[in-house]
Amino acid sequence: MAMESPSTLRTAVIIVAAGSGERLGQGIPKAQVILGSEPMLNHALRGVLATEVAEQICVVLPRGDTELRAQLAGFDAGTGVRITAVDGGSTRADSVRNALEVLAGIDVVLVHDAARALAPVEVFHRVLNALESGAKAVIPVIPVVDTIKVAVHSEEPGIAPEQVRSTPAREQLRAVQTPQGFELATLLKAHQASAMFTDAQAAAITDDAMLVESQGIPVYLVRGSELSLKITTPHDLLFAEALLEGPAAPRWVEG
Ligand SMILES: Nc1ccn([C@@H]2O[C@H](COP(=O)(O)OP(=O)(O)OP(=O)(O)O)[C@@H](O)[C@H]2O)c(=O)n1
Ligand SMILES: C[C@](O)(CO)[C@H](O)COP(=O)(O)O
Repeated sequence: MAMESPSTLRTAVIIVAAGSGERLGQGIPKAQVILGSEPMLNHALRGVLATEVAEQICVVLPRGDTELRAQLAGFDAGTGVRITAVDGGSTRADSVRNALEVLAGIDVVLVHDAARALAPVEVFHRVLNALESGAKAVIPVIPVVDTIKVAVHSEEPGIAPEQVRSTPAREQLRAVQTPQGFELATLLKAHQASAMFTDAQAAAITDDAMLVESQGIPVYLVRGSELSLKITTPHDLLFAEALLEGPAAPRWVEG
């Protein structure tokens, strides 16, 4: 297949797959959960390989996991892509850091959630194109369709546990997805700086872009996709199963 996003940038993709999947409630690491007929991680890996942009893929797995590690063997056959695995950390940011430590000889890195197993190839290309245009940090987003409220503890818990503090202007809000793309040096520096964070500051970090933002570096937004849902709850899994079987199935899924 011809590459749709020719890039001169040497690119690595980190797939973070070390989460425990508490909210999915299957009692096994989320990346092992079966979607369609195979583990979620396999879909995420196929998606990344279909982009044809990565020369290295580093998969972050639950510490001590042997099942997923065994699955990785054979994925790189004939692709020319080097696939490695590292152990995850206790937070998503720790997991990303573990992968950053083993990357070498590349210009840019795309950090992708295994939980966004159905992210379309085009989204990866949009992120990489913006990096190619000179951005040091790029994230895919979609507009927010719901009205969002900031909630605080209720003054009358007998009525309801929470009440509204404020309503942010919706036109300015975006829902953030992965892959998030960065110049490698920029992301490394941002993660190194976060070593100085307090526990509370570290706990508030939910994506890599936040670390880069805290360095005062512009983070650019490109269009994401409604198909890139983060499979988090049992309902999300049902939606993802339906997507796999329908006309919007990712192009690497054989119909
Ligand atoms: N210590 C962690 C925590 C999360 N992740 C990864 O980060 C992505 C987003 O996390 P999330 O969807 O919240 O996954 P879980 O942490 O598994 O979910 P839960 O909070 O329900 O346990 C997932 O691909 C997950 O595997 C990771 O690699 N290491
Ligand atoms: C990175 C992310 O997917 C962007 O929306 C999200 O922040 C991950 O959050 P989680 O708390 O690890 O689910």
